[in-house]
Amino acid sequence: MRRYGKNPDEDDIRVRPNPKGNRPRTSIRPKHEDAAEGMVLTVDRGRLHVLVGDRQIVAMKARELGRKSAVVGDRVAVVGDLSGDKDTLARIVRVEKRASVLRRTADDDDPFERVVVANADQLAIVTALADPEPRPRMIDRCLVAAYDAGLDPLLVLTKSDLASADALLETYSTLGVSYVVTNRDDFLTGGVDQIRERLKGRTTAFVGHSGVGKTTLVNALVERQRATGIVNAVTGRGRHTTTSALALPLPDDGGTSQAEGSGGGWVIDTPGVRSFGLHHIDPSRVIQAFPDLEPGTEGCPRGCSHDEPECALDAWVAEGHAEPARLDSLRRLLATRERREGD
Ligand SMILES: Nc1nc2c(ncn2[C@@H]2O[C@H](COP(=O)(O)OP(=O)(O)OP(=O)(O)O)[C@@H](O)[C@H]2O)c(=O)[nH]1
Ligand SMILES: [Zn+2]
Repeated sequence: MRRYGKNPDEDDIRVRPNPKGNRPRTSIRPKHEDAAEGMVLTVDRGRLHVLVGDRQIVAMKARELGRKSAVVGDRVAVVGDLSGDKDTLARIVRVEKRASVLRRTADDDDPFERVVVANADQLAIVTALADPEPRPRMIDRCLVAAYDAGLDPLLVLTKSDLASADALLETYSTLGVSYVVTNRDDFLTGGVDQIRERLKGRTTAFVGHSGVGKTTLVNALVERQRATGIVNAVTGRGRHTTTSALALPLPDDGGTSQAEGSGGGWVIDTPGVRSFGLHHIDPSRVIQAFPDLEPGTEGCPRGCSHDEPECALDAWVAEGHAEPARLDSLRRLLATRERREGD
């Protein structure tokens, strides 16, 4: 980092001899009108793998981006060698505005948050019904992270051949969370269609603890892509051992041209993201996922935790505007911001 000087951002303005005047070079730099648009598929040892059209290229961040990062799911503008040939390196000169960011902190006490995935619109929370036992608090924490980021949560309950989903589904029925239940036979018969239906045309980030069957599921979903070689440059040689997320295109209805724009949707696998630190969570954003309760917070004191005697939500529910169970669920979710042993 030293070679960038004390403040890496200062490096953006480089003054160079210029025959037409003496203005800083940055102001006359072409605006990269010829740049190609792409999407970041994964990051591998500091190199970004970007899908441009149906070609996967390797790129690095241009200096002019300064500290701004590009993460998986980002739409970026790239210049330079876009051939995708071995040992070529393009440059990312722009990161487009993100529709969403999924962040995580390593821990609640850790003030450093990292953007894990950009532009996802759904969060698949993969939980086994047994082996390993489901952990509702972990699910709750993932739900809070999804609501905070503005993503629709999707509960994916695996291994229903080992245990019933009824109890968990009962717990989450109040929240109205979408869900799918899968079992071993789904994979044997290739029948992952019910989940495919939920993923169609969407960008879904998958999270889950080790052993819940996330890899089995993701592999079944993107099987055809591996066969056609789209993502092989990164994944095919078993090289993808980093903790970076990995975006995989889903086939569209015709089963062809799965890469370009991926009308079929995207699966974003997030190895190493098992749960979320909720350090950065803003309760008011979580409450937006409860449109029946949100108007009731108008009478709350400023900065209300919504779990204190002055909270206006108790009266709101007592007046019959919303179900008591909904308020209980909201409070349960907000309470998960306090990390406990075993989270
Ligand atoms: N009984 C049963 N076992 C399953 C099912 N899905 C996956 N498994 C098994 O569960 C184990 C863990 O599956 P993985 O797909 O590796 O789980 P993972 O969540 O990716 O775990 P890591 O690879 O450790 O991150 C494997 O032995 C799978 O064969 C299922 O629906 N039913
Ligand atoms: Zn309140």
